[in-house]
Amino acid sequence: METSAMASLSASNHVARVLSVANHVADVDASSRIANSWRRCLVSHKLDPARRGPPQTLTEAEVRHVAEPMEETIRLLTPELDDLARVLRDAGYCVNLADVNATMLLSRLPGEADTEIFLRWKVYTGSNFSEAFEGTNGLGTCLAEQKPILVHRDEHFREQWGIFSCAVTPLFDEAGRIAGAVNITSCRDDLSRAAHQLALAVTMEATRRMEGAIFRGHFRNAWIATVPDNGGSGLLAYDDDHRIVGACRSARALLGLTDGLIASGIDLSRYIRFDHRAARGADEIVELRRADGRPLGQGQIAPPQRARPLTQRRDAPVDRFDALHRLAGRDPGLIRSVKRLRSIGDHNLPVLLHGETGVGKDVFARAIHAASSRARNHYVALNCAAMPESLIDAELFGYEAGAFTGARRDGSKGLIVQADGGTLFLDEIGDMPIALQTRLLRVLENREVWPLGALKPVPVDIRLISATHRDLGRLAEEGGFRADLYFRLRGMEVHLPALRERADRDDVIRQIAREEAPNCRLSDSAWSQLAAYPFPGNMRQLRHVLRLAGCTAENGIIADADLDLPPFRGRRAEPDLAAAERATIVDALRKHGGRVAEAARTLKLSRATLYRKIKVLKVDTGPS
Ligand SMILES: Nc1ncnc2c1ncn2[C@@H]1O[C@H](COP(=O)(O)OP(=O)(O)OP(=O)(O)O)[C@@H](O)[C@H]1O
Repeated sequence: METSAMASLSASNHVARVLSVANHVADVDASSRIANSWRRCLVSHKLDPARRGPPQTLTEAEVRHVAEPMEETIRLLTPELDDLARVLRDAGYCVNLADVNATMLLSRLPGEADTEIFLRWKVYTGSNFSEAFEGTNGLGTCLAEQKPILVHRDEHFREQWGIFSCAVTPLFDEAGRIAGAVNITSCRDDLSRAAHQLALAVTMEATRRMEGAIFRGHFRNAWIATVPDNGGSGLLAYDDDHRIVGACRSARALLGLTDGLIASGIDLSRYIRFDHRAARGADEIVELRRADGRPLGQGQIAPPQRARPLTQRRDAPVDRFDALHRLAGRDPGLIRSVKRLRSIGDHNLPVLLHGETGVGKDVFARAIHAASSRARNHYVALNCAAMPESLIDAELFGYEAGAFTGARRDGSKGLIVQADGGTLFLDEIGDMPIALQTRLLRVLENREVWPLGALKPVPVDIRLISATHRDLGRLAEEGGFRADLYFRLRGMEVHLPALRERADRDDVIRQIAREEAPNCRLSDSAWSQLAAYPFPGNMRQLRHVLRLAGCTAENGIIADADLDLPPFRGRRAEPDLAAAERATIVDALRKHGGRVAEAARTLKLSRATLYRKIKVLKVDTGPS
């Protein structure tokens, strides 16, 4: 038989086998994971095993853009990746690091003899091997299942990838979140499955060391305890006050730690105990015990990589930017914004936050304050939409004793002076009356404030962070906002995406579920409902929905019926947004028998904000 005819016969055999296994007709020679993946490719991704063609490949500039959020991770793990490539080079392996979407970000090709074939098939930096495009393959399937996997030759879904064998391990970041995968691929046809299995074990070990490097790099200013765990080890980071500030994936699983517990600064002794005096030197070995005294084995304690002891306040995070990084999660746009904020450093640049209601503008502003050298001074917030014009004036600029009828006898300093040395946060700045905009502009330009009735100005040094849900640029163009103030406010503009727009929205849902309903798990269909709902009220609404679900769930399982998701049509349509917000408020008022103060507490709004929203949205507060 001609070679090409033999090739096409073997191709059609492969396709027939994939189809029969995927369609449950036969189950020969395919591990259940491979068979399940073939089914996913056929049923969910609607792929054709016979289709040929190269993978989708990004340009160099696109790779740089995609790799940007992982820059620090890549820097920390490159030495280990290079070592792995050296060890596997003679066996003809190409070694790659990919991001969570299965795009190769870093490739180490083997010797010349094998390299040509990788180049021909575009198995290199920039190529995407997600299961949804390329079918069952090491990278895509490992990331789909978040488990190490070996995909040997004809176990690939698409016949054309049958010349390769890949072994891939997921890579988890310092918070136990999936960050990408480490892939090794060989095109040698004399490579046995057993030899390949061995190479997978080597890769898993190297990936564990990479995760260790990422963890140690991230928590370089904390103490790090290595805790024995089923032949492996888990890592825990804690501060000088013995409060846990981080835990890797296996330490979380071993000790039952969650993001919420870690964020609350829980004490190390609630999980492990050891003699802290014996652990003051570098990499000391200590005997570890659980909180109830049961032995845990030997652990190792590494001190912080800093020149002198921490002199931080009890409530200060190890890295000043930790809170901002946590808020940014894995959303590339937010990660870029936090990076820019880091590069601005302590320059007193005003920041304008833009985003829908409930996306976390206030929380983000507080985190910017905490990350600045002003953190020890006041953070003062004012919601401009929640106050009548006359009160904003007095609240912001202050007044002298007896400046007007009804003024306090000893006058008022005003919020701007209170924020001296710290940060002033002006929420809903778009609602600030024009006359006050002029006064605010003068404060920013002259760095002094004239309280009402004062004879001389008071010098002030504030950092201004303002926030709005409106398009302030357009408002300024249309004359509804002073253009000069607008440009003054937006030293740097940060867009906080709506929850439905966040690239890491599933992570956010999981994290908030852990915090709001810590003893519950979501049923599959409840999860699907949450994942599909557009959340017009964003983080705030998600928190309330999950808090309520945590209370009504039976047997620790949140079912569909526990999710209070009012119908919401349209994505950004303002009237629908208002309708959904209105529904949330009506609901909260109903639950609290119309008591505004209690409803405001549940909705995490100030009473004034809730009153304003009730007025604007025309909510009926009368007896129902
Ligand atoms: N990244 C986040 N992860 C988890 N929860 C968050 C996050 N950001 C905000 N939240 C929660 O969402 C709620 C609303 O946050 P915040 O008040 O800062 O929103 P906002 O944008 O200022 O809202 P509004 O515009 O209505 O004043 C708070 O309960 C906050 O804890």
